[in-house]
Amino acid sequence: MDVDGRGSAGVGLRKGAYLAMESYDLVVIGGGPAGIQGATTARILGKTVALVDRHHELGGAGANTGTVPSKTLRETAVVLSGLRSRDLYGVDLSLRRKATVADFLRHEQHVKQGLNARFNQQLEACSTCVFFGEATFLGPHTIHVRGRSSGEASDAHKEQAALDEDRIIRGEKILIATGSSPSRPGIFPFGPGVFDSDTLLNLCNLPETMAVLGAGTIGCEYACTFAALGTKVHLIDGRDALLPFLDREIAAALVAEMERAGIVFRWKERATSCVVEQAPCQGGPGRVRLGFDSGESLVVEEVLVAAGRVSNTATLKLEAAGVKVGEKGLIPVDPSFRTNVPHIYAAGDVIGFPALASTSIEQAQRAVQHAFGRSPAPGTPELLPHGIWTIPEIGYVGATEEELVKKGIPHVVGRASYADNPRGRILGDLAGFLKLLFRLPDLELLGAHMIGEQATDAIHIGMMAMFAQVRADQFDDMCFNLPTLGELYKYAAFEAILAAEKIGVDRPLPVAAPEAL
Ligand SMILES: Cc1cc2nc3c(=O)[nH]c(=O)nc-3n(C[C@H](O)[C@H](O)[C@H](O)COP(=O)(O)OP(=O)(O)OC[C@H]3O[C@@H](n4cnc5c(N)ncnc54)[C@H](O)[C@@H]3O)c2cc1C
Ligand SMILES: NC(=O)c1ccc[n+]([C@@H]2O[C@H](COP(=O)([O-])OP(=O)(O)OC[C@H]3O[C@@H](n4cnc5c(N)ncnc54)[C@H](O)[C@@H]3O)[C@@H](O)[C@H]2O)c1
Repeated sequence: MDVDGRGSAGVGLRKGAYLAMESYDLVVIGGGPAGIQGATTARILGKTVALVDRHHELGGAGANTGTVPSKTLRETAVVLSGLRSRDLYGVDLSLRRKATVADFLRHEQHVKQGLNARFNQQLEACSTCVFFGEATFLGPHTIHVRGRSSGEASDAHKEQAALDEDRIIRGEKILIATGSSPSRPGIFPFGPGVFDSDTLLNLCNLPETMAVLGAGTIGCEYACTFAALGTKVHLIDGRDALLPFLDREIAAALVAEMERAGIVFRWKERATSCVVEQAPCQGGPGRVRLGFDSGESLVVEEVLVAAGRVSNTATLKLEAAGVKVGEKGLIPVDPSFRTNVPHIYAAGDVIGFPALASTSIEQAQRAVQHAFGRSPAPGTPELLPHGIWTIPEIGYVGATEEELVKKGIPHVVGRASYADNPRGRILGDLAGFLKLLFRLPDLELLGAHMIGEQATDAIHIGMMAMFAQVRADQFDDMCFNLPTLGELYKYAAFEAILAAEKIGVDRPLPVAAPEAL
């Protein structure tokens, strides 16, 4: 269908203009990072696109409840607590004034509003029709959008709801990008005092004590954020190791820093009961009692449950389209992100691991390119950087030392600490370090792991070096800006070269440097 065929009566979010327009080259279900990218990619390819989301704020978990809010709250906590300045001037500026929940949430709300507006503009600028409502399949090409005017609209949304009518739309191709939601184990009475990562933003006060159930990425990041604000945090997990996918040396350093921040770990504990004895903000702080399988109990003001996520597929009626669903509601896809129904694609959290905003965007772009006959490289790149916004933050790419040992790959390790690096000292981070793993005997970089300020950014040097199959001696031969954290790569590489020499492996012959322009 010709985009221009819609006329110039209005494009983008002015929904009334599109009632007659019911068939599209692509229908995208879900307006999170994957859906927005998928819609934009299709429009760049000149296709007509409708995007459906059940929330009026576009951006999904990426912008509204997950990636950006959690990182904004972390940044706010670091600033409000004075943590970043603690080692800078020899003066502890921490918690000079007790932060209120309004202080804590203000920046997050601004950032979110800015992003929501940007997404609307982005889709409007590329003439994507956006429909707000719950999408369900009626058949392999047809989708019912249940507008909010179907009876659920709150007063606040009445005007908008009048525009959100029920409609049926047809997609020649369809991209499912409905994301994931927090898993809600039945024992938890979610509401005031008991939150998940979606409802946490409804906090009415900053608790003195908090239990975080689940020491996965979400649990660890929020435990650090609240600990920075002065909350006494208990981090509880049924397992006995923190973030088992991390290089163990980095994980141990993180545990030490989290304990230093006052976080109490409770390993191998599973909650068996949770009772709200006093809801917070009803005449005082909350009082929630947790019972564990060990027989112990714990009373805290508030509980955050971060016990994993489930795919948003339960209400899609995928059976009407013939799309198969796997474990935990995940949609299986091929390397081009096609489901078992060839014209229906799926990308982002709804297909599972790695379930990151960054990878969701890449997947959706590849899926849509494939759908319209472009031939992108299939699959997600194997070399994925990971960032974890604990305090301190962690960045890593490639193999851990444990993986190399397990696979029997001979290697040497080089480390460089922030304390020995001028930029590290300027930042006041004396505990951070970079750990590089080089294969023997050729000294090619196989893994980079970093903990400390700005580690999630600085790890991209390691990623590009791994992509270009860079060796330790090449890091050593290059000139790095000073003072920077990038320089850590040079010193870690140098340490690895020395370690290799000690066991009789010579420094490789230099590679000719590229000529300067
Ligand atoms: C607390 C937290 C912190 C995170 N931090 C990071 C991070 O630092 N870095 C990172 O890369 N990733 C992070 N993530 C993960 C990241 O948020 C997700 O991987 C990403 O948002 C997935 O994008 P998506 O488009 O697949 O799905 P989502 O962002 O979940 O968007 C799905 C959209 O689909 C809509 N939808 C669902 N079902 C329907 C339906 N039936 N009809 C209509 N609309 C529907 C939803 O309303 C939603 O807008 C974090 C997640 C959380 C929860
Ligand atoms: N920086 C990032 O990239 C980032 C940050 C936050 C979230 N995310 C996304 O969110 C996902 C992580 O979500 P998550 O942390 O909720 O899940 P998770 O599965 O990573 O961790 C859940 C933890 O809860 C524990 N657990 C579950 N049930 C329990 C119980 N009854 N008692 C005790 N412990 C229990 C598990 O052992 C596990 O350690 C990631 O996969 C990623 O997609 C990414």
